[in-house]
Amino acid sequence: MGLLQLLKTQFLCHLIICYVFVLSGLIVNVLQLCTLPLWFVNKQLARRINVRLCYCISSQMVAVLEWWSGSECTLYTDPKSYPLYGKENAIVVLNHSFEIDFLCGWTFCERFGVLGSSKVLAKKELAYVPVIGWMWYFLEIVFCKRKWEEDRRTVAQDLQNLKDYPEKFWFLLYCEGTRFTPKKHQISMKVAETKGLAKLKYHLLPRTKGFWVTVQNLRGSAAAVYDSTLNFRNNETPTLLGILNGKKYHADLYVRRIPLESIPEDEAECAAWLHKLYQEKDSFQEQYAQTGHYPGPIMSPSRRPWTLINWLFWSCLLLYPLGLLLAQLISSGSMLTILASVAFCSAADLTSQILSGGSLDDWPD
Ligand SMILES: CC/C=C\C/C=C\C/C=C\C/C=C\C/C=C\C/C=C\CCC(=O)SCCNC(=O)CCNC(=O)[C@H](O)C(C)(C)COP(=O)(O)OP(=O)(O)OC[C@H]1O[C@@H](n2cnc3c(N)ncnc32)[C@H](O)[C@@H]1OP(=O)(O)O
Ligand SMILES: CCCCCCCCCCCCCCCC(=O)OC[C@@H](O)COP(=O)(O)O
Repeated sequence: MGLLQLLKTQFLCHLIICYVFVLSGLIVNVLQLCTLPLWFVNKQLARRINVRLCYCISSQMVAVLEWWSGSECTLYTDPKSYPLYGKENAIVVLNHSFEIDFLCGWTFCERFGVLGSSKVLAKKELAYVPVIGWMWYFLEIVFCKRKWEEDRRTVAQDLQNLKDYPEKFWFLLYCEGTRFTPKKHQISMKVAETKGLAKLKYHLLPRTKGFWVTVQNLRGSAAAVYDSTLNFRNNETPTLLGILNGKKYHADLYVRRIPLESIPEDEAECAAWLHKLYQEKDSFQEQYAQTGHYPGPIMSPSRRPWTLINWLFWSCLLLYPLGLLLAQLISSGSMLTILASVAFCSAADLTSQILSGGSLDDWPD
């Protein structure tokens, strides 16, 4: 292991990265709060400002993936569809099998210029996560309680609100509704069996209601569904902690652009269409498992410097006062200050372990 690689595994480095992320995130959250009065005067301007503020936060995580860990993301797609990515609103349907699949999604958002504005149908619990959840509130992220009776009205309304959104966005849908585990797979295949549906090997049975309500309410504002299938080379199961430790992964993403007009309007037909789509996605994963690549040519966009520039900006801004504070601490020798610093470091350590240890999925529903 080289010196730089060893440095990347050090807790102190992780502490510094998390300190910059959390503090800059909280500053951005406060700035977002300040845009509230503007909503009543000029809503579109307030939205545009929030898109840029959100970029400041999410691009830090993308920078850790792209520049710190040096991970690579390869895109397999049709060259005719490629020029449209980032130029139109789209609904992205992605498999949910990895802890960092959202981060790879964000990386493609960044490379196609829609990172600040992109959205997801997320579980309600995530709205309470400091920094990310609070940022999402101002980004008009659509939250669901995963109780259809309650969600059908709120999700439809929130999607309708996006009709006049002033920036291009991708709306991510994890139709499986939860991350793949062998146990969840077993249960969902029992449901497939009772419903007379074909079994899937690499996916959970998709939940169709969220997809149908999204397609119906974004008709006219989204142009297409981007059917996206993600996997990692060498059978890796990447984690956020791995990324933070500087481990390099290689993601492969296969994207098919499907015009929204070709998706049935009727709920039952739309559900059947989605089940068929997941059977196709399953066959792509099978091909990947057998051959190590997806169908279609490689059209990879390369990383841009903006995530690194944003990260360096916040690091310089926030590490300078931290350095001053530490110098003061050492020169003062006060017991109280030293104890407070140790408490701060322990809290930061705990936060970083919770956030990067993949335990977000285990938060109570
Ligand atoms: C060019 C590059 C292209 C792409 C780049 C890729 C991506 C970039 C894009 C954007 C990035 C933006 C942001 C990303 C950032 C972060 C994301 C992070 C986290 C978010 C993750 C989540 O929170 S996932 C969880 C929340 N989301 C969902 O659940 C969505 C899917 N769910 C639904 O759609 C549901 O239908 C629902 C939530 C709307 C309602 O749920 P509910 O349970 O109430 O109803 P259902 O209809 O689903 O359930 C009842 C029916 O389901 C049957 N059933 C029962 N058990 C099961 C089972 N185990 N599996 C399947 N089905 C089951 C049951 O029988 C009922 O069936 P009926 O026939 O009777 O209806
Ligand atoms: C810059 C470095 C930053 C360091 C670490 C910060 C970590 C912040 C991570 C916030 C990302 C939020 C996305 C969480 C993904 C997630 O939680 O998905 C939930 C789904 O699976 C479904 O969950 P469930 O069905 O309940 O198991």
